Amino acid sequence: MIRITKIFTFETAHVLYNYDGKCKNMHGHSYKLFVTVKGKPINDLNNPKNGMVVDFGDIKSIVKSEIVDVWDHAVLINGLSPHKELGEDLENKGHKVIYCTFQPTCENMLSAIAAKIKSKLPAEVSLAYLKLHETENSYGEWFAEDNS
Ligand SMILES: Nc1nc2c(c(=O)[nH]1)N=C([C@H](O)[C@H](O)COP(=O)(O)OP(=O)(O)OP(=O)(O)O)CN2
Ligand SMILES: [Zn+2]
Repeated sequence: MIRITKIFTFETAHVLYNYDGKCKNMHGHSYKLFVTVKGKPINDLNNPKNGMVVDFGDIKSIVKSEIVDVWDHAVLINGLSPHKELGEDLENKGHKVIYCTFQPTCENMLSAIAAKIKSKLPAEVSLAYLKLHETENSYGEWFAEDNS
């Protein structure tokens, strides 16, 4: 088994409903996401992907379409909280709003990312690990073995 990792960045705003600190105010981060998958490298001279667990480009396509292109330059709002109205105001003024079914913390974003990526990976490849940096000094991690 081999693990391979691809790194992504996206610029996203969020606001934490009812939080007891400065992050109750809408603010943004340059998120940095590490996506690690594992599998056996293909061993087949006739396969154009010979030697690869999965093409880095395929990981890029999945993560871009499922996460980066959706969350980049958007504001994440807890759509199950009274902040839904705030989101609707912003949306009516032309802003890109994503209504989450969770408080948009680093932890909950990781769980959502894991579910989205897992649903799109080819059968022979599995999601092994995620790391999401909210700031240079603050990050969360998701391990497959903790979530099986
Ligand atoms: N367990 C969590 N704690 C906090 C989260 C979170 O997602 N999970 N989020 C926040 C805020 O959104 C904030 O953006 C990050 O907080 P913090 O690291 O405290 O921010 P700093 O500006 O102090 O970061 P530095 O990198 O240390 O300058 C709060 N808590
Ligand atoms: Zn924040």
